[in-house]
Amino acid sequence: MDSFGRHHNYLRISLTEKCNLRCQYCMPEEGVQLTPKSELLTAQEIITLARLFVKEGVEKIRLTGGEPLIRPDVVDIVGQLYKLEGLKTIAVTTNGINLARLLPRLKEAGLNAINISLDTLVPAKFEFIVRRKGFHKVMEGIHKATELGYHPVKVNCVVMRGFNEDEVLDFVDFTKDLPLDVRFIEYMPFDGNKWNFKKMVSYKEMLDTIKQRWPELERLPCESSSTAKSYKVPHFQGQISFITSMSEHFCGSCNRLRITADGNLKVCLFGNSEVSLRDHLRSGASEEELIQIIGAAVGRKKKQHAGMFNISRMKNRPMVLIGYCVFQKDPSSTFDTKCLDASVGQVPVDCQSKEVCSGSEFHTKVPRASDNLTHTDEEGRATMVDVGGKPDSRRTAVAGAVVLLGEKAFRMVRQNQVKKGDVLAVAQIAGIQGAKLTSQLIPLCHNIPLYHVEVSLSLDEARHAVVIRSSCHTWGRTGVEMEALTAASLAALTVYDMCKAVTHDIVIQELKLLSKTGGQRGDFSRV
Ligand SMILES: Nc1nc2c(ncn2[C@@H]2O[C@H](COP(=O)(O)OP(=O)(O)OP(=O)(O)O)[C@@H](O)[C@H]2O)c(=O)[nH]1
Ligand SMILES: C[S@@+](CC[C@H](N)C(=O)[O-])C[C@H]1O[C@@H](n2cnc3c(N)ncnc32)[C@H](O)[C@@H]1O
Ligand code: SF4
Ligand code: SF4
Repeated sequence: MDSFGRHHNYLRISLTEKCNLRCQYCMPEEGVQLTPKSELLTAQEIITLARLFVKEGVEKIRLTGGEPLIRPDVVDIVGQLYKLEGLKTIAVTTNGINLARLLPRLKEAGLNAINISLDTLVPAKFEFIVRRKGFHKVMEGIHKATELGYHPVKVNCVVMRGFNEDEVLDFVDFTKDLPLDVRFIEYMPFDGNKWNFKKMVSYKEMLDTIKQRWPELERLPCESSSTAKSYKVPHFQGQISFITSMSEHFCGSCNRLRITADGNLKVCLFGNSEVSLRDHLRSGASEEELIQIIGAAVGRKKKQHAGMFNISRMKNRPMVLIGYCVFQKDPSSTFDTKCLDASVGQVPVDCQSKEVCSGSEFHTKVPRASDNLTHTDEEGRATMVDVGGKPDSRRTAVAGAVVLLGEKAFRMVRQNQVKKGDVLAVAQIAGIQGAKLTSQLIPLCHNIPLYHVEVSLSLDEARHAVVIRSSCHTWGRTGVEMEALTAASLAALTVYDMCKAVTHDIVIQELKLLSKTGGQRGDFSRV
C-alpha cells in the first residue's frame, strides 16, 4: 500500500531487454546497449522475487520486456509462477512473432492472458514501423490465441498521427468476427523517442472518429484499476478499448509495480527512481529486509505522473527514436512558434530572442523581407491563394524521379539485402505518406482530399537506378501536382536514406511533373 492508499497487486516483470523487432517509437535501429548477462535476473531470482511479491498481496504478474518470448526459459518461468499459491493471473505482453509456436506449451504451463502488439493491418507499414518482417506471424499468433481459448485476446495498437490513425476503423472491424479487445494506446513519451504531442492522437479524437461510423457504440463497465476504457459495437464479437495514459491518466487507481530485467524495482512507469532488488538479493538480504526495501520504495511513490509535457523531458529508460519537428506553430500568429521539443536547452535557430530555450516560452522567428513574394497580402504576410471561387473538376497528376544508386547498392536493393529492410516497399509507403502530408510540408499549399495515390518503383538495370512514378487524383478546385511531386521526392529520399550506409554516391535526378489533367489551364503532358 502506498501513501495514497493504493493497493499494489499487479507486478510487471521484464524478462529481457532484447527484442526481435525494432519499433521506431521504442528502440533505435541498432538496439539498446544491453546489460551484461551476469547482471540480469536469472529464472531462479525472478521466481524468488515473484514469490515474495505474491506473499505480500500481488495477484497478477505480467511478463514483458523487451520481447519476453525470446527468452529461452520463458515456458519454464511460467510453469514455476503457476505453482505460486495466491497468484491468480499470469499474463504476457508480446509482439507476437514467436507466439503461435510457443503458445501450446505456454498454455500448458499455466499462462492465462495474452496481450499482442500490432500497430497496423497493412503488411508493408508493419515492416516500416517495426523495421523487420513478420506481419503474418503476428496474425498467426492472434488467431492461434483465439483458437486456444484466450478470450479476449488483447491487441495493443499504439496510435500515431500520420502513421496509423487512418486505420482506427479497420481495427474496429477487426473485432467483428473475432473475440478480440483492440486497445488503442495513446503514444507516450520516453527518454529519446522524440515524443511530440502532435504525434499523439487523443482518446477523444479516436472516439469521435469511431462514433461517426458507429453511433450506436456502447460503453462497457470495467474494473476500477483498469488502464482501459472499453466500448463495443453491438453484435460484434469483440470489443475496443482506449488506454489514455496521456490525455486522461489513470494514476489515481494505479495498482502496478514493475521489475526491470536487471532486477530494479520501478514503482512508476514514468518515475526515474529505481532500487536494485538484485543487488540486495545477491548480497544475501533476508526476506524481511527485502520486504522493508520494497515497502519503502512503494511508500515514496508519487501521486501521479508529471504530465505529458514534463515526462517527455524527464530522464527515464529509453523507448526511443522517431524524429519530429523542432518548432510547433502557434496558430494565433504568423511568426510566433512555440518550442516543444528538440530546442530545449539550446538557442533555437531563427529565434529572435537568441536565448537558451527552457521549453515553455514562445519563440519569435526572425521576420524576412516579403516585398517580392507572390503569396503575400497587402501587409506582406504570407497568404494562400483563395481557390473558393473556382469550379470543381476531376484533377490528376503524375510525377516521376530517378535515383542513381551505383552498381553495389543497386544489386543489394534488387536482391533485398539492404540491412535497413525492403527499400522498395518502405519507399513506396513513404511516397504515399508524402502525398498525404504535402500541405503540411509545402508552406502555402492547400490541403486537398486525395481520392487515390499510387507510387510505384521499378529497377532500371542499365542505369543502376530506381525509377519512381507517382500519381494522385482528386475532385476539387485546385490540382494535385504538388502531391504527386512530393510523393516522388519522399520516395526518392527514402531510397537514399535506406542505401546511404552502402554508398553516399547516390544521385536523385529527373524529379518532374509527367502529366496533369483538369483545371482551368488545361491538360499538360511531357512528351
Ligand atoms: N501510465 C501507465 N501506463 C501503462 C502502465 N503499464 C502499461 N501501461 C499502458 O498500457 C499499454 C499496454 O500495456 P500492456 O503491457 O498490454 O499491459 P496492461 O495494459 O496493463 O494490460 P492488462 O493487464 O491487460 O490491463 C502500454 O503501452 C502503456 O500505454 C503503467 O504502469 N503506467
Ligand atoms: C514495451 S512493449 C514490451 C512487450 C513486447 N515486446 C510488445 O511489444 O508487446 C509493451 C507495450 O508497450 C507499448 N509501447 C511501447 N512504446 C510505447 C510508447 N512510446 N507509447 C505507448 N505505448 C508504447 C508497445 O506497443 C507494447 O504494446
Ligand atoms: S514495442 Fe515491443 S516489439 Fe517493439 S521494439 Fe519495443 S519491445 Fe520490441
Ligand atoms: S504513470 Fe505511474 S502512477 Fe500513473 S498509472 Fe503509470 S505507473 Fe501508475
